[in-house]
Amino acid sequence: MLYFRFPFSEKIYTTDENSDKNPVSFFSFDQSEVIDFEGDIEEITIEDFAKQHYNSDLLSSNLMEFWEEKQPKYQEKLVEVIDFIKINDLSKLVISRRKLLNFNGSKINLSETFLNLCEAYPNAFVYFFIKDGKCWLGAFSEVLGKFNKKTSQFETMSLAGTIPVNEDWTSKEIEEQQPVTDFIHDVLKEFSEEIEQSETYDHISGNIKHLRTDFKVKIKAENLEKIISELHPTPAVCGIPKDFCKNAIRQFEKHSRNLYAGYIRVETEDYIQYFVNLRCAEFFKNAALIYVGGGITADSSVEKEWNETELKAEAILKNIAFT
Ligand SMILES: C=C(O[C@@H]1C=C(C(=O)O)C=C[C@H]1O)C(=O)O
Repeated sequence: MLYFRFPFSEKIYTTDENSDKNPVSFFSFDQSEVIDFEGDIEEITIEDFAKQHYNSDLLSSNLMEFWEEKQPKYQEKLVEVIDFIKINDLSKLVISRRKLLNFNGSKINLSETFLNLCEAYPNAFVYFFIKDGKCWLGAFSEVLGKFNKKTSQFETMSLAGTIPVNEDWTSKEIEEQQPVTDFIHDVLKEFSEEIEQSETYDHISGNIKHLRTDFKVKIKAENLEKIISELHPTPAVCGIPKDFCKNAIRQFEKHSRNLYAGYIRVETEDYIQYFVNLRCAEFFKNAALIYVGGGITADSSVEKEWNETELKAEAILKNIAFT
């Protein structure tokens, strides 16, 4: 089963599993895994949703012998990553880790956690699914693509750079977001002669903010999936050159990213939307793994990068409802 809520909406939707249509699909970061949800999208009232009482003890698998990357080890690795960035003259490389939340014998109310996330992040795409023994929840507002089927308008955004909401931008964040903007612009110009690009502005997400630039273009419907496959993974979650950075990520991260930093495709009557799957966690019977990362540059401070991942983990952690 799957439940989700669109940005700036109050409505919760599910898929009825009554046909072989796939209106919602989750793509893993490396695109080796796709999880499809079948049927038609239908609305469910908050009351009906809340009655379902999904708790973590319903989940079938336990997380076994998990080795968590703690602050000293993570920072040591980031020192190596910064050297690698300098040697290879990269503008940025996005590195992630998994933060462990051990339930210590308690249970999590997953339904309430989903509702808490909906309330805390009105601008986010929020989801919760349990399928084939897997359970994921996530809430974030980064859009990889929004295609209007009637007008063929395609929108996307460059979102990167992270600081606490009450701090001021430095050149580090500005230089971290610019390659994302340039990359997106370069991809879009292959598909459209006219690119509408906004000013760069603040995008607030809970306790932190990011730099954001919006893009609008007219495209041919038949190019949509090609554009998405060229955009993903953008340097907001990977780096450039794309394939070189994907390999570097595989080398530095000892875990699989699974669905983290992948994307979610949602098709409705009027739109096909693609949401970047960040601020997300995989839930087990006894624990959860929260996936968090950040763009590393030659100017990164390893301690600040650690703190950034801690702040990003808070997005999920502070909305978890214990029973
Ligand atoms: C990689 C993540 O977030 C992405 C990376 C950001 C950054 O490096 O500053 C900011 C927003 C997201 O595009 C994450 O949340 O794990």
